[in-house]
Amino acid sequence: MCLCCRSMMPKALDGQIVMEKTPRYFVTEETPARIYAMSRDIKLIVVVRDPITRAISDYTQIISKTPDVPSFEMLTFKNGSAGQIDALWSPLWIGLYAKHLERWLAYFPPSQIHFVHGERLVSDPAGELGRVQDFLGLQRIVTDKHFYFNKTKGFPCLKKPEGSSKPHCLGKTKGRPHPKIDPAVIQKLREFYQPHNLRFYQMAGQDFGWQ
Ligand SMILES: Nc1ncnc2c1ncn2[C@@H]1O[C@H](COP(=O)(O)OS(=O)(=O)O)[C@@H](OP(=O)(O)O)[C@H]1O
Repeated sequence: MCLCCRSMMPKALDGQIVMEKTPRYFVTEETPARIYAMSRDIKLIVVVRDPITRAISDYTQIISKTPDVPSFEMLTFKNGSAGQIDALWSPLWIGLYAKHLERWLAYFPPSQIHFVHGERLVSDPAGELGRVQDFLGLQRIVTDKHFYFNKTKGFPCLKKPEGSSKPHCLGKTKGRPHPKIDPAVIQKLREFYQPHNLRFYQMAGQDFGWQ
Protein backbone atom coordinates (compact mmCIF):
# COMPACT_ATOMS: atom_id res chain seq x y z
CA MET A 1 0.00 0.00 0.00
CA CYS A 2 1.39 3.37 -1.00
CA LEU A 3 0.97 5.78 1.87
CA CYS A 4 1.00 8.80 -0.36
CA CYS A 5 -2.23 7.55 -2.04
CA ARG A 6 -5.09 7.96 0.34
CA SER A 7 -7.34 7.28 -2.64
CA MET A 8 -6.14 3.68 -2.61
CA MET A 9 -7.79 3.11 0.76
CA PRO A 10 -11.30 1.62 0.61
CA LYS A 11 -14.16 4.07 1.06
CA ALA A 12 -15.81 4.06 4.49
CA LEU A 13 -19.34 4.79 5.56
CA ASP A 14 -20.02 6.95 8.59
CA GLY A 15 -19.20 4.91 11.66
CA GLN A 16 -16.76 2.65 9.78
CA ILE A 17 -13.02 2.64 10.37
CA VAL A 18 -10.53 1.85 7.61
CA MET A 19 -7.47 -0.07 8.74
CA GLU A 20 -4.25 -0.87 6.96
CA LYS A 21 -1.46 -3.15 8.15
CA THR A 22 2.14 -3.54 7.06
CA PRO A 23 4.77 -4.87 9.49
CA ARG A 24 7.61 -2.81 7.93
CA TYR A 25 5.93 0.54 8.61
CA PHE A 26 7.13 0.69 12.21
CA VAL A 27 10.80 0.40 11.23
CA THR A 28 10.90 2.24 7.89
CA GLU A 29 12.58 5.63 8.28
CA GLU A 30 10.32 7.71 6.05
CA THR A 31 6.98 6.24 7.20
CA PRO A 32 6.13 8.53 10.16
CA ALA A 33 6.49 11.69 8.02
CA ARG A 34 4.43 10.16 5.21
CA ILE A 35 1.65 9.03 7.50
CA TYR A 36 1.66 12.42 9.22
CA ALA A 37 1.26 14.10 5.82
CA MET A 38 -1.69 11.81 5.09
CA SER A 39 -3.45 12.15 8.44
CA ARG A 40 -2.12 13.73 11.59
CA ASP A 41 -4.90 12.35 13.79
CA ILE A 42 -4.61 8.75 12.65
CA LYS A 43 -4.57 6.06 15.36
CA LEU A 44 -1.56 3.77 15.24
CA ILE A 45 -1.43 0.21 16.56
CA VAL A 46 1.85 -1.66 17.00
CA VAL A 47 2.06 -5.31 18.03
CA VAL A 48 5.27 -5.95 19.96
CA ARG A 49 6.69 -9.13 21.42
CA ASP A 50 9.95 -10.00 23.15
CA PRO A 51 12.55 -8.85 20.58
CA ILE A 52 14.46 -12.13 20.97
CA THR A 53 11.43 -14.31 20.16
CA ARG A 54 10.64 -11.84 17.39
CA ALA A 55 14.13 -12.29 15.91
CA ILE A 56 13.85 -16.10 16.08
CA SER A 57 10.43 -15.87 14.46
CA ASP A 58 11.95 -13.78 11.67
CA TYR A 59 14.76 -16.29 11.28
CA THR A 60 12.21 -19.13 11.09
CA GLN A 61 10.64 -17.26 8.18
CA ILE A 62 14.07 -16.79 6.52
CA ILE A 63 15.00 -20.48 6.73
CA SER A 64 11.60 -21.50 5.40
CA LYS A 65 12.51 -19.63 2.19
CA THR A 66 16.30 -20.10 2.09
CA PRO A 67 17.20 -23.23 4.06
CA ASP A 68 20.95 -22.80 3.39
CA VAL A 69 21.49 -19.67 5.46
CA PRO A 70 23.94 -19.86 8.38
CA SER A 71 22.63 -20.61 11.85
CA PHE A 72 20.86 -18.01 13.99
CA GLU A 73 23.82 -18.19 16.37
CA MET A 74 26.28 -17.36 13.55
CA LEU A 75 24.22 -14.49 12.19
CA THR A 76 23.75 -12.95 15.65
CA PHE A 77 27.44 -12.04 15.91
CA LYS A 78 29.43 -9.72 13.67
CA ASN A 79 32.23 -12.16 12.90
CA GLY A 80 30.07 -15.23 13.22
CA SER A 81 31.44 -16.14 16.64
CA ALA A 82 30.39 -15.10 20.12
CA GLY A 83 31.86 -11.58 19.87
CA GLN A 84 29.97 -8.40 19.17
CA ILE A 85 26.25 -8.62 18.47
CA ASP A 86 25.39 -7.62 14.92
CA ALA A 87 22.71 -5.04 15.69
CA LEU A 88 22.38 -4.33 11.98
CA TRP A 89 21.22 -7.85 11.16
CA SER A 90 17.60 -7.13 10.29
CA PRO A 91 15.93 -9.63 12.69
CA LEU A 92 17.87 -8.01 15.58
CA TRP A 93 17.65 -4.43 14.36
CA ILE A 94 13.83 -4.54 14.10
CA GLY A 95 13.64 -5.43 17.80
CA LEU A 96 15.27 -2.13 18.84
CA TYR A 97 11.78 -0.79 19.49
CA ALA A 98 12.85 2.37 21.38
CA LYS A 99 14.94 3.52 18.40
CA HIS A 100 12.02 3.09 16.02
CA LEU A 101 9.46 4.59 18.37
CA GLU A 102 11.59 7.69 18.79
CA ARG A 103 11.00 8.60 15.15
CA TRP A 104 7.24 8.18 15.53
CA LEU A 105 7.11 10.30 18.67
CA ALA A 106 8.64 13.16 16.70
CA TYR A 107 5.34 13.28 14.77
CA PHE A 108 2.62 11.71 16.91
CA PRO A 109 1.73 12.08 20.62
CA PRO A 110 1.85 8.86 22.69
CA SER A 111 -1.96 9.02 23.03
CA GLN A 112 -2.25 8.18 19.31
CA ILE A 113 -0.09 5.06 19.54
CA HIS A 114 -1.37 1.83 21.07
CA PHE A 115 0.88 -1.13 21.75
CA VAL A 116 -0.54 -4.61 21.64
CA HIS A 117 1.35 -6.95 23.97
CA GLY A 118 2.29 -9.83 21.64
CA GLU A 119 2.58 -12.50 24.35
CA ARG A 120 -0.73 -11.50 25.93
CA LEU A 121 -2.36 -11.51 22.50
CA VAL A 122 -1.76 -15.28 22.60
CA SER A 123 -2.57 -15.92 26.30
CA ASP A 124 -5.54 -13.52 26.49
CA PRO A 125 -6.65 -12.47 23.01
CA ALA A 126 -9.97 -11.05 24.20
CA GLY A 127 -8.26 -8.88 26.83
CA GLU A 128 -5.80 -7.46 24.29
CA LEU A 129 -8.55 -6.90 21.72
CA GLY A 130 -10.67 -5.27 24.42
CA ARG A 131 -7.93 -2.66 24.84
CA VAL A 132 -7.67 -2.23 21.06
CA GLN A 133 -11.43 -1.60 20.84
CA ASP A 134 -11.23 0.95 23.67
CA PHE A 135 -8.32 2.71 21.96
CA LEU A 136 -10.31 2.91 18.73
CA GLY A 137 -13.35 4.22 20.60
CA LEU A 138 -15.38 1.15 19.65
CA GLN A 139 -17.88 -0.76 21.69
CA ARG A 140 -16.35 -3.96 23.09
CA ILE A 141 -17.98 -6.31 20.62
CA VAL A 142 -15.16 -8.84 20.37
CA THR A 143 -14.93 -10.70 23.66
CA ASP A 144 -13.92 -14.01 25.17
CA LYS A 145 -16.80 -15.81 23.55
CA HIS A 146 -15.28 -15.24 20.10
CA PHE A 147 -12.14 -17.30 20.80
CA TYR A 148 -11.22 -20.85 21.63
CA PHE A 149 -7.81 -22.36 22.23
CA ASN A 150 -6.84 -24.76 19.46
CA LYS A 151 -4.65 -27.41 21.11
CA THR A 152 -3.22 -28.72 17.83
CA LYS A 153 -2.16 -25.27 16.69
CA GLY A 154 -1.21 -24.15 20.20
CA PHE A 155 -2.83 -20.77 19.59
CA PRO A 156 -6.19 -19.10 20.00
CA CYS A 157 -8.48 -19.20 16.98
CA LEU A 158 -11.77 -17.55 16.08
CA LYS A 159 -14.88 -19.61 16.85
CA LYS A 160 -16.90 -18.11 14.04
CA PRO A 161 -15.40 -15.46 11.80
CA GLU A 162 -17.78 -12.98 10.20
CA GLY A 163 -19.66 -14.46 7.27
CA SER A 164 -18.67 -18.03 8.12
CA SER A 165 -20.00 -20.74 10.35
CA LYS A 166 -16.68 -22.56 10.65
CA PRO A 167 -13.88 -21.83 13.15
CA HIS A 168 -10.84 -20.08 11.76
CA CYS A 169 -7.19 -20.21 12.80
CA LEU A 170 -4.39 -18.11 11.30
CA GLY A 171 -2.52 -19.77 8.41
CA LYS A 172 0.30 -22.32 8.49
CA THR A 173 3.02 -19.63 8.49
CA LYS A 174 1.70 -18.10 11.74
CA GLY A 175 2.64 -19.95 14.87
CA ARG A 176 5.36 -22.18 13.42
CA PRO A 177 7.74 -24.09 15.71
CA HIS A 178 10.99 -22.19 16.23
CA PRO A 179 14.46 -23.78 16.01
CA LYS A 180 16.22 -24.37 19.33
CA ILE A 181 18.79 -21.64 19.94
CA ASP A 182 21.93 -21.98 22.10
CA PRO A 183 20.95 -20.67 25.59
CA ALA A 184 24.30 -18.83 25.87
CA VAL A 185 23.40 -16.83 22.75
CA ILE A 186 19.94 -16.10 24.15
CA GLN A 187 21.61 -14.83 27.33
CA LYS A 188 23.91 -12.51 25.30
CA LEU A 189 20.85 -11.20 23.48
CA ARG A 190 19.04 -10.64 26.82
CA GLU A 191 21.93 -8.46 27.97
CA PHE A 192 22.04 -6.68 24.63
CA TYR A 193 18.34 -5.84 24.56
CA GLN A 194 17.89 -5.02 28.24
CA PRO A 195 18.69 -1.27 28.09
CA HIS A 196 16.74 -0.89 24.86
CA ASN A 197 13.73 -2.66 26.34
CA LEU A 198 13.82 -0.52 29.49
CA ARG A 199 13.95 2.63 27.39
CA PHE A 200 11.06 1.32 25.31
CA TYR A 201 8.95 0.63 28.46
CA GLN A 202 9.55 4.21 29.57
CA MET A 203 8.60 5.67 26.22
CA ALA A 204 5.54 3.43 25.85
CA GLY A 205 4.51 3.93 29.52
CA GLN A 206 4.17 0.18 29.88
CA ASP A 207 6.36 -2.62 31.23
CA PHE A 208 6.19 -5.53 28.79
CA GLY A 209 8.11 -7.83 31.14
CA TRP A 210 10.70 -9.18 28.69
CA GLN A 211 13.45 -9.88 31.22
N1 LIG B 1 -3.77 -16.64 17.27
C1 LIG B 1 -2.59 -16.77 16.71
N2 LIG B 1 -2.33 -17.73 15.80
C2 LIG B 1 -1.09 -17.84 15.25
N3 LIG B 1 -0.07 -17.02 15.50
C3 LIG B 1 -0.29 -16.04 16.40
C4 LIG B 1 -1.54 -15.86 17.04
N4 LIG B 1 -1.45 -14.80 17.88
C5 LIG B 1 -0.21 -14.35 17.78
N5 LIG B 1 0.51 -15.09 16.91
C6 LIG B 1 1.89 -14.85 16.61
O1 LIG B 1 1.92 -14.11 15.39
C7 LIG B 1 3.17 -14.37 14.76
C8 LIG B 1 3.09 -14.18 13.28
O2 LIG B 1 2.83 -12.88 13.01
P1 LIG B 1 3.75 -12.13 11.98
O3 LIG B 1 4.83 -11.46 12.72
O4 LIG B 1 4.15 -13.04 10.88
O5 LIG B 1 2.76 -11.08 11.48
S1 LIG B 1 3.00 -10.14 10.30
O6 LIG B 1 2.29 -10.73 9.17
O7 LIG B 1 4.43 -10.01 10.04
O8 LIG B 1 2.39 -8.92 10.76
C9 LIG B 1 3.47 -15.80 15.06
O9 LIG B 1 4.85 -15.93 15.19
P2 LIG B 1 5.56 -17.36 15.07
O10 LIG B 1 5.17 -18.09 16.33
O11 LIG B 1 6.99 -17.09 15.01
O12 LIG B 1 5.04 -18.01 13.82
C10 LIG B 1 2.72 -16.11 16.37
O13 LIG B 1 3.56 -16.33 17.46
